[in-house]
Amino acid sequence: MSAEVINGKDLSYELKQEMKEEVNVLKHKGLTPHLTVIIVGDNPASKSYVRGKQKASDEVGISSDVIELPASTSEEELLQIITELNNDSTVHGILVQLPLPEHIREESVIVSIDPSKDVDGFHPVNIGRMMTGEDTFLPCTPAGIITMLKSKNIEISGKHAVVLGRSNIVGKPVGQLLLNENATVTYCHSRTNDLKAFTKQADILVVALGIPEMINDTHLKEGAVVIDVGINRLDDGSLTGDVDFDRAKEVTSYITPVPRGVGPMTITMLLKNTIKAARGLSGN
Ligand SMILES: Nc1nc(=O)c2c([nH]1)NC[C@@H]1CN(c3ccc(C(=O)N[C@@H](CCC(=O)O)C(=O)O)cc3)C=[N+]21
Repeated sequence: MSAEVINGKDLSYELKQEMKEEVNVLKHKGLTPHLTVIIVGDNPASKSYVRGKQKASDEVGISSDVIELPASTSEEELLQIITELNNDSTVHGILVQLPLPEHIREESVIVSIDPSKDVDGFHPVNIGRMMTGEDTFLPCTPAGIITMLKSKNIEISGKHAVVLGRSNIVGKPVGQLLLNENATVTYCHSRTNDLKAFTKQADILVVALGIPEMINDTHLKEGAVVIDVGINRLDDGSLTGDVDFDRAKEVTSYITPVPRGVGPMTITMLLKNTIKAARGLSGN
């Protein structure tokens, strides 16, 4: 079997064309969606992701600004800035780039964001709404994965979805969204015994482990759908996923590449959430 590649960059391009029109309609009503990104410290990878978010916002007509804070910023100072943004009706979406410096507690920052502006979908209120299947801001990477599957009309209902990884931002929520779509979901992680026994059963395998090219053809069932969430920078500067793409694609029916897979979809879902946030506030 030779796999069909699900290109997240091309799908993002299509979705952005649609969003551009939606934003235009809102602008004609006098509403320009606005995203504020906060970045603390100068992690080069974080800076490059934030540039990607700004560029994509520009492309669809969302206005954005970035608040750059020194690594020495205290938690109290950061929370004060978030409070001001919560109270600023011209700001529809607030995103605090992760990871944060060690001395700032991530959980206290996340809960300080007004859930109606939480375009990352990380606030416990929004996680709760996602679990009960209510309309809310879905976390961007998991929402991007579901959108990729749906774009190819891949059946989720009744399938065995195996999720490798249990982070709060990818593994746990993607399993929940797959469950909401009526998949049978298994979570595996670093303490799982006999990983292969599980991956071999997967109709849909989501790999979010953070280990370069850890998964290959020997882990897979013939015809499986493989979603690679890994973004690993190698010594030569190139990017690779958690899946050995060339080997895996020999047995899969669909597979996502790295780069140009899940990464661009994450940003596209952020734009979608920002438009939703702007609409929510104005009642449009
Ligand atoms: N509050 C918060 N929200 C996030 O959504 C968030 C975050 N913090 N911290 C870091 C991670 C990582 N992330 C990526 C987004 C896009 C690509 C992306 O577009 N990648 C391109 C390649 C980009 C390149 O060449 O470096 C691709 O895969 O094709 C990757 C990673 C969002 N994150």
